[in-house]
Amino acid sequence: MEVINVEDEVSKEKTKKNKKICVVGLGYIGLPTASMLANHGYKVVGVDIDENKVNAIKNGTLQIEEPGLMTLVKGAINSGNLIVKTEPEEADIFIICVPTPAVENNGTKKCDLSYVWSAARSIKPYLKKGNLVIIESTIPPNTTNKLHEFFGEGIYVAHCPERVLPGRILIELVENDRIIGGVDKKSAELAKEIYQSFVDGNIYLTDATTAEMVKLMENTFRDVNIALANEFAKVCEEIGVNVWEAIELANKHPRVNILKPGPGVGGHCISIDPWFIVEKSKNAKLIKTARELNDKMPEYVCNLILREVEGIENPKIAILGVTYKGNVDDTRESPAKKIVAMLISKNFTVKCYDPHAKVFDYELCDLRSCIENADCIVVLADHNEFKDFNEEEIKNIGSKMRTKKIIDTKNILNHELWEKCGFDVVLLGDGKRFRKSKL
Ligand SMILES: NC(=O)c1ccc[n+]([C@@H]2O[C@H](COP(=O)([O-])OP(=O)(O)OC[C@H]3O[C@@H](n4cnc5c(N)ncnc54)[C@H](O)[C@@H]3O)[C@@H](O)[C@H]2O)c1
Ligand SMILES: CC(=O)N[C@@H]1[C@@H](OP(=O)(O)OP(=O)(O)OC[C@H]2O[C@@H](n3ccc(=O)[nH]c3=O)[C@H](O)[C@@H]2O)O[C@H](CO)[C@@H](O)[C@@H]1O
Repeated sequence: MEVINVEDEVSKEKTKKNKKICVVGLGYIGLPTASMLANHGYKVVGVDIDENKVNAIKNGTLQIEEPGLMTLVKGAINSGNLIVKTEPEEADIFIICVPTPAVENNGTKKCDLSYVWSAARSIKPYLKKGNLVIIESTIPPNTTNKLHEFFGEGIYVAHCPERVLPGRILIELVENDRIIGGVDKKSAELAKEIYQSFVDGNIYLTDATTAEMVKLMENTFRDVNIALANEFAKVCEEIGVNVWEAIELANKHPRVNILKPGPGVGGHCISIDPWFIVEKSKNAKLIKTARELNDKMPEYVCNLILREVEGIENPKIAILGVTYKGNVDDTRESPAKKIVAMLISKNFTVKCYDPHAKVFDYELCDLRSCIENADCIVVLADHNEFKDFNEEEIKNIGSKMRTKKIIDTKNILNHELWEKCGFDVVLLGDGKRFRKSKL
């Protein structure tokens, strides 16, 4: 039987933890990752070019809302293991977590890799032979190999795509399985050592391009399936069926799991990552169609609003929820942006209220100013606060409106209660509304 020398193991663990890690980009992904590593004993230097962000982290006033993050960051800073600054410095391991948005590309979209390359250039002067660079940012296939060429011989490089779900980042950071793609076997193994320190899930090793593709396939799978749900919503409205009821019943089949329709797909991931496949392949036809279908949902919702306020002079629309989904503060690629822009272009008065969002392209106001004299409320994000409105609150909202109408694009409201309070409730995808014989 193999005898384990406990002292040896402890000292190996110590050597590992003596490694210094520089995390580049301290946003939704970089900050939790840097803090997690620091709380697990690594010396971590967190770097962000945004000085305001760095100062906010130092002062313990985070700009990101995520359950448990404040405690994790404070723990990391107070332990002395996490320092934050605006410039990289020498380290053993570098982790790149900068944005990868999509930009227009001859009628479609492609990945804007400028942040990744600028992060790569910023760390290059500090790289020494034997260092490991990990790319966590979501990137198109073959990007890691190009970065490896740029960093030069003797530098290990791996892609470790991040898979956490906003709203559950700290749980999933630990529990999710991870895929690590190395430019060679040693790179993947070195990266695995780092993630093993805090990941409870399995860690699977592969090559870098496969790892890049795996990440894009995961989000594309979801995008295509949401597109199907959105298409079902449109079809059901057309033929007089309530899509939500139909989906619930279809999902009673043991091998069917249809997702939910909605006002569109937003966020920094699902609404952009499938484009990184489209830019690389002429065969990505279904993927492109799904992306376009989801991108057109805001227009569909806008037309629904126009129909519901037809005949009302100078309609005022109250938007509830401008984030890309419920219970998060992120408004990147949010369907609400497009819907508000379209309504404004029709000369409608539009007011927006969101209990989570801090930053939005349009002015945010409190609930009262949002609904005052409004002709139609449109719910665009499934925040708990909206689900929880009680009878008294609904009556109060109704008493301040000009027309008591509400459009629920996420099917989160207690429709009977709103109707009891005098509201005309319109549900996205509910074709039964227009059918005389409802069961
Ligand atoms: N947000 C998510 O839920 C999520 C989940 C999985 C993967 N991802 C991927 O992770 C990456 C980062 O996403 P995010 O949501 O954390 O973005 P983010 O915008 O929240 O954070 C990125 C940070 O990088 C900083 N930055 C930009 N260029 C820099 C540079 N050259 N040097 C240092 N800092 C720089 C920005 O100031 C910003 O604070 C993206 O590729 C995204 O697709 C995101
Ligand atoms: C494969 C996967 O799970 N990936 C996750 C995803 O995180 P996300 O927060 O972007 O994902 P969602 O919660 O799906 O939201 C996206 C948009 O789709 C709308 N939506 C959702 C479900 C539905 O049935 N109908 C809808 O209309 C929703 O409102 C919102 O606008 O990408 C991250 C980064 O890569 C991953 O790390 C993370 O694992």
